[in-house]
Amino acid sequence: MDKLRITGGTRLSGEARISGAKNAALPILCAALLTREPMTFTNVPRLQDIRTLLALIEQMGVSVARDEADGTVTLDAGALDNPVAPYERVKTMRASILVLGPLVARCGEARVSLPGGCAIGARPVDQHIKGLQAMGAQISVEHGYIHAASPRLKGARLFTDMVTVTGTENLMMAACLAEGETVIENAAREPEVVDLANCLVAMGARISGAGTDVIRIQGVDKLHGATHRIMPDRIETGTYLCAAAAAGGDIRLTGTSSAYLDVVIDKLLDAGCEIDTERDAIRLRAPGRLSAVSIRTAPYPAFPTDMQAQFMAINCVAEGTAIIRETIFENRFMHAVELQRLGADIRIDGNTAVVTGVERLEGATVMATDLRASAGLVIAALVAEGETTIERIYHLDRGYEQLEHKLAALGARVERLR
Ligand SMILES: CC(=O)N[C@H]1[C@@H](OP(=O)(O)OP(=O)(O)OC[C@H]2O[C@@H](n3ccc(=O)[nH]c3=O)[C@H](O)[C@@H]2O)O[C@H](CO)[C@@H](O)[C@@H]1O
Ligand SMILES: C=C(OP(=O)(O)O)C(=O)O
Repeated sequence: MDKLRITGGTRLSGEARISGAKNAALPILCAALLTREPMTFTNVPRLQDIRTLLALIEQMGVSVARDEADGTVTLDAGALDNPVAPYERVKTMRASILVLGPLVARCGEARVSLPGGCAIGARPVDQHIKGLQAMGAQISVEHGYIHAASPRLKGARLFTDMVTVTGTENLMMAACLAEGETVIENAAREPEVVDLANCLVAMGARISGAGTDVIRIQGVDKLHGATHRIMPDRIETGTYLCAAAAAGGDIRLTGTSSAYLDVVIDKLLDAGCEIDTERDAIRLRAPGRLSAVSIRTAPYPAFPTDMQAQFMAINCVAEGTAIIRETIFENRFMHAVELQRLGADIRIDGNTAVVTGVERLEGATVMATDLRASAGLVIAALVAEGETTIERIYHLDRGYEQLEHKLAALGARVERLR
């Protein structure tokens, strides 16, 4: 299993290019299942999660062509004949559930393994199922598989119990081919939902309200092929901003935008960073020492849970005490124990962490427990004195394209041990 060895204490400087967003690319690639015509996607990140999803849909009978060098993927679901997502593939990636809506809408049936619980929480998919049932799908869950069938879904008024990102995406995709109008209330407003809606509209879908909490979809008989460019990854962007904030330095991130990062940038300004935004680049200059910043995670446009671990890391070395509240996932503090191994002062009480900044962290061996927890450990390792070895970095490979190369280009001392 690969590990990452980081020698801390180097300031970061220079430029790094941000990749396409994992959490936009995953649903958008699934949208290709909704049409018989070829779809072309650009700016698709080279990530393990993307490879997993492409392998999953390829075994359904979809033809997959990929140019890893330029990030283009062409999918042709004209011959899709196996609307099944087997456990072996779903278990490594929860976002596989995003094939459910498109498959039942286009094929009239689907058999999709229930994604298991994962490190950050139980993450059930009851809202996805409830929404499809309200649209007329017959659904049973047997032997760990969701069986869904419906000759044609019917538009309906849907209301999810909580804001769910992939739930909104699944139901929005299904509704595109349903008969009549679907209204999704309490919809997720995440920018990735909007990017998906833009792709669906380019395919001929009739959607309004994406980006608000009420999305209306007028079903159409069929969708056609289109080309879509995946939006930049706002979480990858935020992660590099945090890395430079913590390690010190002056970096410029290109191929990205501050448009969806208001709350993250606001917190970094509060922490004492200087930030300049351009149309498609962001520059950050770190202060001598960061000030502690408290955060509370909540659905967009509030502070993203996918940036919580990175902010815990920067608070570990900031001046003062920060309160971190995690309101989305019930078990998303596993990085705290690992950060303590580096010398951090963190107290956990339920969904609240109290982080008091220390003057210095010290390198140690730590274990990555999930994707963003790993990112938090990388940030702490960049600051820690001496060497830190991060084990189980397959979590990082799920969501960060060429992490060690991008960090090395910014001057970090980092190497992958195979
Ligand atoms: C591929 C992708 O886009 N992943 C993101 C997506 O995950 P994902 O879409 O899985 O997360 P959700 O927005 O669905 O989860 C929000 C909360 O709702 C709960 N819930 C959700 C659905 C459901 O049917 N029942 C239920 O109880 C979840 O357990 C969680 O507590 O949004 C999360 C919250 O911003 C991010 O951390 C993930 O990076
Ligand atoms: C939790 C995440 O991803 P996923 O929903 O794919 O597990 C994430 O991107 O931080």
